[in-house]
Amino acid sequence: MSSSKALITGRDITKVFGYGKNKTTALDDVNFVFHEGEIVSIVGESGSGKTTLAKIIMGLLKETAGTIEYKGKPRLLKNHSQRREYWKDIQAIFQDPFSSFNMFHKVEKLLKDCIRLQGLKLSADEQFRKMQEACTFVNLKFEELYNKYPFELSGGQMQRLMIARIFMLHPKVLIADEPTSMVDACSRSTILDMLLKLRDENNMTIIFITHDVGLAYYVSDTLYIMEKGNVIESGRADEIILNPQHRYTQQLIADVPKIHSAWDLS
Ligand SMILES: Nc1ncnc2c1ncn2[C@@H]1O[C@H](COP(=O)(O)OP(=O)(O)OP(=O)(O)O)[C@@H](O)[C@H]1O
Repeated sequence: MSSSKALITGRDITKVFGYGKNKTTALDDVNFVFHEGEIVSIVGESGSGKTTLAKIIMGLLKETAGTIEYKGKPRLLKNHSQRREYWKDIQAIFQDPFSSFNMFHKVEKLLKDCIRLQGLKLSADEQFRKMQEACTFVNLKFEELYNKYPFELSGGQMQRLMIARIFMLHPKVLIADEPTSMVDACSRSTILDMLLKLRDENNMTIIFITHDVGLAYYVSDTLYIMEKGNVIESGRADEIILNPQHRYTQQLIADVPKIHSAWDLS
């Protein structure tokens, strides 16, 4: 992936929450380079700083120190139009789909908003076809869902709907924070395959946030392993999994249950 263009670069990103006794350093001088079309996983245990990093990349949280470059220039989010431009390119899907949708808007409105966000002027027929196509991509039937509110859908249907929105928006970067947490193993691999297909079709950069190193290995080109606010190891997924250098990474890999060996539950 290093041969493709650098898209987002983070230099010495630090994030401190609180003051004095209540101070938490969630990120401590974190560096990264994500390339066009690359699938990156940020892996670490709970509290290692993954979500904080994702929010800073999204521009939802301000870093305490450090700089982020987007397409080779410092990322500026000072005014409404700079934020609007950036958010056209970067989208996120979160672990909890319930918090991602406006529960008072029906499915049809949620999907129509994607058309509006792109500034497309389409006839009613064209809009219908676009929404139908996006739902078909994620194995949902628009005709059955358009009149429903998000809370009338199952968790898995909502997660699919989130991916349908990504299909319509064509972002350059997708941050996916545990996007398969609410679905069974079978739907999980379908959802991951959908995201991989989107990458192939749009050369999208995908940043997965996960504590599951097995999943990260399955989907990623590159891994960043985080522990206590630091990136302790990064590089090609296969190289890290086959030859982990850091003790913490070795432990994460050792903790992945092996289906054919006996589990010690004592
Ligand atoms: N708004 C906040 N105020 C204070 N501390 C925070 C805040 N957000 C996160 N933290 C702290 O920063 C550290 C990193 O949290 P973060 O949510 O980024 O970890 P994570 O790796 O995403 O964990 P998880 O996998 O459980 O979501 C934790 O110690 C957390 O308690």
